Amino acid sequence: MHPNALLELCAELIAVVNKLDAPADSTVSAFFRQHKNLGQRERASLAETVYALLRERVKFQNLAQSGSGPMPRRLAMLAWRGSDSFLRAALSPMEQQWLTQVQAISVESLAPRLRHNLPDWLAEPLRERLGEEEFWRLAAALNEPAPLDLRVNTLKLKREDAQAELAAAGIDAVPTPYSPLGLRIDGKPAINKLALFTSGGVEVQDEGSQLLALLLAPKRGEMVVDFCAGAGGKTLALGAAMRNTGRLYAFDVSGHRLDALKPRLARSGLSNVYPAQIAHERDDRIKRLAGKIDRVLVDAPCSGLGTLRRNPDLKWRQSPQAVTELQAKQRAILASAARLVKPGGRLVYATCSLLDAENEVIAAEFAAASPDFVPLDAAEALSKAQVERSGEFVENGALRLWPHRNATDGFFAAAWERTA
Ligand SMILES: C[S@@+](CC[C@H](N)C(=O)[O-])C[C@H]1O[C@@H](n2cnc3c(N)ncnc32)[C@H](O)[C@@H]1O
Repeated sequence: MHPNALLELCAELIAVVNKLDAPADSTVSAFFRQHKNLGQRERASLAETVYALLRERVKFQNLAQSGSGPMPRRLAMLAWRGSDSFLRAALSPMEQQWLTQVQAISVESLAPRLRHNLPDWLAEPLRERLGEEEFWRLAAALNEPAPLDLRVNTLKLKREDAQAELAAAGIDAVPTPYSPLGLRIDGKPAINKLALFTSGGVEVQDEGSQLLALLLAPKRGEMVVDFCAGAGGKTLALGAAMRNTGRLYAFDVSGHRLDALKPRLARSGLSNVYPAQIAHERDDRIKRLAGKIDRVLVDAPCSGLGTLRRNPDLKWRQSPQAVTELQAKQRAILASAARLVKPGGRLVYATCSLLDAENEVIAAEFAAASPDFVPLDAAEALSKAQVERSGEFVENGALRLWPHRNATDGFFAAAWERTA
């Protein structure tokens, strides 16, 4: 495609994504479905440019003020992540000159907001929690793309065998530092065509998510509930940990998300999973299972701010009001899910949020209202599950993973045992 035609398409896509009224990944996919003629490289240039813009949106929008012509085109020029010579071939002499001038501006000279690219309502609590120096390390890590983590399905093969199969396909993978089930790949090779993937030998799953399933640590033959199973990333890890025995209920209010679990279940070889759509957290199905379940995972709906490396649009699409609404849901879901746990059973509350408000605050409220649940030390529980170096991410007994500290998405998890 002619460079200017591609730049114009990029501007068109930016104009839609930048309205922030839908998740960026679905807007980008829909755009590609409408433009079937785009090649692989062209798609990659457009997608990476859009994500670069979303990561540093404050900076780019500020720098773009000085130019002329339509704003989406200026943003496309500034955030462009395809080849530089290709971009230059699309520009008028005036645009060339403007871009050179703007690119010469030193980032250090810019105001803090233009360097961290976080909304104030989010930057403030993070800065307060981490301190100035660490806050900047987090901000930098959030603006880096995430690596590709895989979880090996140990029902099918060992981690070292999966690593060898990847190597044979020319893909370098290294064991993840904490999860005994994980492999990490730099870049984004297409793994979904490999027999290793299509036969259910590996699933794409951030190391942090793997650790949540390891913290629940379900055993052979147990009754287990994944209360907010969604498309089942953690369900699959739990089912494999149970060695395909016992009964694992995968509940969610979204039938659409549970549908996405089905092909993954088919690949995984699991037959101990029972997906069920529930109307809400007090559904009759939940009432019938009260006090009968060995282990319950609440992977609660949350702001998702721990996944900003993958979903940078969330920092612009979330708001303090949304977080307050999510807290109400988190409280209600945790309280209902806790009723399922039998005496001696384990409950895990988890989110992929960075905010105390959705994490420690919810866990502390639950603990205060639930004297029959005693906190479990996550470091101890994880070391029993063969997780190494958990001291690097357990704070006050709870799991707290950060992109800049642990190279995972941001996660929180607290665990309790029911005494009576
Ligand atoms: C963080 S996502 C789950 C991700 C999933 N566990 C995974 O590993 O792929 C939270 C899920 O909670 C579901 N949810 C929202 N409200 C719920 C409720 N009241 N009861 C059960 N699930 C709910 C959402 O539909 C969403 O799929």
